[in-house]
Amino acid sequence: MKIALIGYGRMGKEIERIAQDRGHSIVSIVDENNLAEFDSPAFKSADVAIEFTTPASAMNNYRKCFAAGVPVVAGTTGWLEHLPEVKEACEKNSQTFFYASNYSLGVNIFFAVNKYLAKIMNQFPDYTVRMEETHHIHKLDAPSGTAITLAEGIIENVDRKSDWHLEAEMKPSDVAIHCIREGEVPGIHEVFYESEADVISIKHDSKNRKSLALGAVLAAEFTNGKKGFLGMQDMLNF
Ligand SMILES: NC(=O)C1=CN([C@@H]2O[C@H](COP(=O)(O)OP(=O)(O)OC[C@H]3O[C@@H](n4cnc5c(N)ncnc54)[C@H](OP(=O)(O)O)[C@@H]3O)[C@@H](O)[C@H]2O)C=CC1
Ligand SMILES: O=C(O)C1=N[C@H](C(=O)O)C[C@H](O)C1
Repeated sequence: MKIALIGYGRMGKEIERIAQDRGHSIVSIVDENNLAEFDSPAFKSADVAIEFTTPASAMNNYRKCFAAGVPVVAGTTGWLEHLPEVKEACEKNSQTFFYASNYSLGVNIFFAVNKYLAKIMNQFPDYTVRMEETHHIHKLDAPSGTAITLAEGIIENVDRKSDWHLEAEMKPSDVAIHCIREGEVPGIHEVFYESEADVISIKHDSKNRKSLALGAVLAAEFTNGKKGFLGMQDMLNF
């Protein structure tokens, strides 16, 4: 496939390596310093654009892709207030948009385990539930997109929880999320259920960004010939 990269930071560079290993060509790279690239014939010729930039710039980048008719695989987190606009572009203008808060296979298995555990814990109100996420110091958004997806999986299944909040702001009906920023940590997520008797916890710890980047390239391959709003549940068979 002909791939355009939007964002050439930690993820953009890892994706470039994996895409080339899988036989794809990187035909265009858009970064903060060369936004004119969006108007280039090379960008417009791409089969798909893979976007990992910043929460503040993501939506404008998606608008540029829609204008050029280039399908998008979106990895940036922290922009979800614009989701209705993206979904409308898919429904009304037949755009193609794939989003995952986390492209790693391991985390998507963890999402399924989280929902399964939440279904069980719904029967046991003596347990409180809280979450912790740790990332590198460069991360701009908090909580992480992955933590939000985990919280949504809990809220869907645990009747006594109706929303999530950062720890300092929480009500009893909220899932509390504690965010830690330290060093170069690629990403750790942990969910805790605690009663007077014990603590049950599940944890995912990313060793590096390879699985995240591979997932994004697999998603780009998956979008080929498809229209609409897509996600990991469409690509994975569980
Ligand atoms: N969904 C998932 O699986 C994952 C999501 N992420 C998310 O992806 C995003 C990027 O992460 P990461 O690669 O680590 O971040 P980096 O900071 O390493 O890279 C971001 C890149 O985007 C560039 N950029 C900034 N503004 C623009 C713009 N307006 N247009 C084009 N490019 C721009 C930056 O350029 P410059 O350096 O010049 O400012 C930089 O090269 C984050 O939101 C992160 O949370 C990360 C990992 C996995
Ligand atoms: O910023 C990161 O690095 C990551 N961001 C994603 C998120 O916000 O969940 C995915 C992963 O945890 C790495």
